[in-house]
Amino acid sequence: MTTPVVSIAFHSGFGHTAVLAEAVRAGAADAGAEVHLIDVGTITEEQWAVLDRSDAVVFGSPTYMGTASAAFHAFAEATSKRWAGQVWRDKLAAGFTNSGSKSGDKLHTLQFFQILAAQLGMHWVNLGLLPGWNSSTASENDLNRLGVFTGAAAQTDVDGGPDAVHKADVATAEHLGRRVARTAAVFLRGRTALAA
Ligand SMILES: Cc1cc2nc3c(=O)[nH]c(=O)nc-3n(C[C@H](O)[C@H](O)[C@H](O)COP(=O)(O)O)c2cc1C
Repeated sequence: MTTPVVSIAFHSGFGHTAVLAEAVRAGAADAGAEVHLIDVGTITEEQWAVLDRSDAVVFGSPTYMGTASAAFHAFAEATSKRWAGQVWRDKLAAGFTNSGSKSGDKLHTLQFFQILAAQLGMHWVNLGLLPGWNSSTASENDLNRLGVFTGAAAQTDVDGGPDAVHKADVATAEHLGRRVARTAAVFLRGRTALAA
């Protein structure tokens, strides 16, 4: 069976979102994918080539001023070179973000990722988890504790370091990585069958 290639294209200004990127990596690797972590702030031509040969690209950024960081936006603009020829068409895409406030308008960051994926002709993979922490018997340690469907959403107190990223958010990001890798494997098998 062909191994799906999953890349995580992320930016993290102060290390918090990097913890989630590592969790997505761990989840995708656990599901059998070849995984590449790519910091878009220092992306090289070799890493662009890795993205070009990936079956799935997971976008990740902190939420800054209600959207992705400037470094991530620079990366998004640079993908326009792939947009013109629809080079990434039919790859899978997914996303994660982290903010200081419980909401912090981070849904907008995930929706920006969705639109980026759509412009590039990619297929969006959502989180695939029911909301947690939304009843009297629920816990803040539930998976998807912030109740977002679009992607993996995390919240880290602004006075905490990267080790303060919530364990439930880390587990939710791992789930997203596993889900993307498994979905990529299904797409790969389908492509192989169609080509036969
Ligand atoms: C320039 C800037 C803008 C920010 N804007 C928001 C925001 O709109 N909403 C929010 O909840 N947190 C906001 N934050 C807090 C960050 O999202 C939060 O500290 C996050 O953990 C940073 O992740 P990082 O360490 O990966 O950069 C902002 C932080 C900075 C530095």
